[in-house]
Amino acid sequence: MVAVPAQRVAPWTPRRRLQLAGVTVLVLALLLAFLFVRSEAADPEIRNDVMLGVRELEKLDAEWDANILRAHIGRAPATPQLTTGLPRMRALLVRLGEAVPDKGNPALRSAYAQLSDAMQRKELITVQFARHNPPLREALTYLPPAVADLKTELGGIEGALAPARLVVRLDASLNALLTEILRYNVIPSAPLAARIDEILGDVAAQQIAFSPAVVEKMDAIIKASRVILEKRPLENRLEAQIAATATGAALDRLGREFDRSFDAALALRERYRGYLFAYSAFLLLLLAYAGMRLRRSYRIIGEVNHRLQAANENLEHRVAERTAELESQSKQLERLAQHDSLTGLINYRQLTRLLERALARADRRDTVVVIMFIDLDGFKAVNDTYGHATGDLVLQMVARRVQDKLRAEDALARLGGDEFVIMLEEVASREGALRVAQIALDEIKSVTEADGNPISISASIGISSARGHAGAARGSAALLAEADKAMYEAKNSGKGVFVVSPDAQWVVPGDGGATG
Ligand SMILES: Nc1nc2c(ncn2[C@@H]2O[C@H](COP(=O)(O)OP(=O)(O)OP(=O)(O)O)[C@@H](O)[C@H]2O)c(=O)[nH]1
Repeated sequence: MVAVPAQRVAPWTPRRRLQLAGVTVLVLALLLAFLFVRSEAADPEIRNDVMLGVRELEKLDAEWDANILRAHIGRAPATPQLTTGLPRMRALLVRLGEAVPDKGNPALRSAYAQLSDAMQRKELITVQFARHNPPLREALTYLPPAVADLKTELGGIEGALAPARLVVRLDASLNALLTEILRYNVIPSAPLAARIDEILGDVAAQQIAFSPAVVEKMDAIIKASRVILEKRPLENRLEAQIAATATGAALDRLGREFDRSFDAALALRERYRGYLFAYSAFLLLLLAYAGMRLRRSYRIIGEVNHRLQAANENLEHRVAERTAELESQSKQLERLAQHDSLTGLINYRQLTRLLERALARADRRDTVVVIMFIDLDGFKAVNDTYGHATGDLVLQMVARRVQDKLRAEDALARLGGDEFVIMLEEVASREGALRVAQIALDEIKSVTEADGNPISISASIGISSARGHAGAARGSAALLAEADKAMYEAKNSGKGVFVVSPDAQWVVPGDGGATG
């Protein structure tokens, strides 16, 4: 089996996270905008406008019907009014058509198409009706008085001149004509038309017996009757066709469909409002969650910062402690390097350093530096008799007692064993230096007891000194060596004394210059 290498999934880098967050926010915002637009209220003005249009169209249509009815019954001003409302009705129809949505709602579109079609048909038929109605109205209004007029004439001279049989017959024909025309005007029918036609033929056949004036009236009556015969059924048919257009019903249907359409839009808007509300609540929750996450992140960052700060402070504290410790150790090392651990006095190294500086000062100021080399006498016996510890104690007592007698600017060093060195600066005179040597001898001798043991020690001191530039030129080592040599002389001369080196240099009183 061949092992398929695991596909590496790209890690969620901060950049990718940012991109994803950006896309998410964009999608959320677009969805919010979509729901907001869909939940926008349909403009109530449009609905009002449309419904007012429908109402006005209904009113104009009713007026139209009323005018047709007026024309039917022969009211004179009705005929021109049959078409005066048409431009306004056409304009209203166009406006309603604009309010019908292009997409969706087939029922509304079909209702509008039905109305538009009905209105067109009604308009066409009404135009025809308006053309045929006036001659019929004229004939109907003309005929009854014309017949009455002719009948009156027949009762006068015309009737007397014509044969009585024909006059009676014409009168009867005219009576029949009026009756049948009246019936025909109510319900026109083919048998009735044939009968009227027969009467008219009879009237025409009798014209020969009458004067031209009567004949003319008879012609006019025949003509008017024929107009009624022709136009009455035609007008009735046109009226039936107008009624069949059913514009009222179409308008009623369109009104209902518009209502239904607006109600549906309203319901849809309400539904989207619900979605918008729920979505807003979801966004709020999302926002609250993001806020919580952010707060948590800030808290964690704060805690980490706090810990880091504490760790830093701790580190700083430890560093400060360690530094102080190191400084103290360094000082201790420095002190150890410069001091004798048993007596706390400066050691040989530090002494030579101080001596170098003192010689440099003496060189500048032309003063005297004195070195006294001290070696204890009888110290070995202390060690041998009472032990090393007592010997140490004696060495410490010697150091303390001699040190106490010196000035602050003087120095006392222990070179090792039972050897000490005193360094005096700016010594005014040889006598002063010797006095110090004597004090040192006395102080050392004064150590007579240690650890409850009787002690008997003294010291041999060799003294050397250097003055000014010449002395400084000899150097510290030479000065120490001279003092050491003088100390040996003091030992050799019986101990417990001091010996001054022959090379020592002093200030001669009154001279301010050198000498030995
Ligand atoms: N207790 C103690 N003894 C020391 C120390 N350093 C050296 N010694 C001893 O000091 C003694 C010094 O010897 P010496 O100077 O010959 O003894 P001394 O009896 O003074 O003899 P002279 O100098 O000839 O008078 C030796 O016994 C050393 O062992 C120390 O630090 N402590």
